[in-house]
Amino acid sequence: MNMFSPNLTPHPNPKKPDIRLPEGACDAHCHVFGPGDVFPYSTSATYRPEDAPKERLRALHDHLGLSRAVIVQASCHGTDNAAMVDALLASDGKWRGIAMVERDVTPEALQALHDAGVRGVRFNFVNHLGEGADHDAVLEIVEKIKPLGWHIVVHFDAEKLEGLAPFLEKIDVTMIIDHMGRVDASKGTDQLAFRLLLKLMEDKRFWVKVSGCERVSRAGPPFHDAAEFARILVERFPDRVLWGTDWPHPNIRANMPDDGALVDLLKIIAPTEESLKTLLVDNPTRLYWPETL
Ligand SMILES: O=C(O)/C=C(\C=C(/O)C(=O)O)C(=O)O
Repeated sequence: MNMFSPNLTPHPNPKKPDIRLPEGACDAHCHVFGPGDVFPYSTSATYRPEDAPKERLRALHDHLGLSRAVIVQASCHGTDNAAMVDALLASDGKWRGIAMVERDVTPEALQALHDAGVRGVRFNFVNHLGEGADHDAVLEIVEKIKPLGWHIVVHFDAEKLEGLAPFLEKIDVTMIIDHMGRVDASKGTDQLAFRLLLKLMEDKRFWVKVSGCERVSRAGPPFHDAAEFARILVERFPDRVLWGTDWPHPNIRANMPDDGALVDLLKIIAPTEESLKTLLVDNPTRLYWPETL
């Protein structure tokens, strides 16, 4: 990946969603990037995004009707979580975080991240983001985060799932799969990767994010081909799904989504008031704000 290949700019003027989201609705997968002069990007990153600071994310959420969020560390900042932590500290507890950490991360550093609002660690196994996480390192980090009650988030290319599943099944913490396992919508819901995902989801350690319709779709906007995969996952596993905008949509090379239109897809993905509240409010609360239950 040419790190200077132009990423598309996030949609400058997203529509107001057609639907009013339930109180406490959470964007469970989004990012803050930079500003780069305050929070430098990783020199080993495979891409260099434009700045997407916490203030812009806050304004987007106000526009969409989202009041909580999970800020996911992205590889462009590597394991320097400072921009994400800065956003959490400015959120009055309304934002939680998922960090990326080194194998030798100390208990003290993890505790400091926890105190800031971090509740898990992310591992990338996506070709265009560089070398996949070392399995031994993952297992070492899992042992370190257990005392904090954290979970892990795994982000992988669909074709990797068959080889990755046996490794993941050895891990005894909650695991959240990003972007529906990045399946290719054009291969249909009977494709191997989606069947493997459904099978993995039978194990209650696994959750899945029904985010990334713009990444899963091959038909393009309004991404209804991808929304069908999300609808199936919500229908089958209503208590172990999360949704997010994935703003500012790094590495989207075409069809940058209108985030308001992504919210509108929830009419397909979670068509009842109950399923929408479970997806956007109850499930995020159980994972990220259990102290409020
Ligand atoms: O933001 C996402 O979830 C997707 C991408 C980027 C990352 O996950 C990252 O930089 O860590 C991608 O598909 O390039």
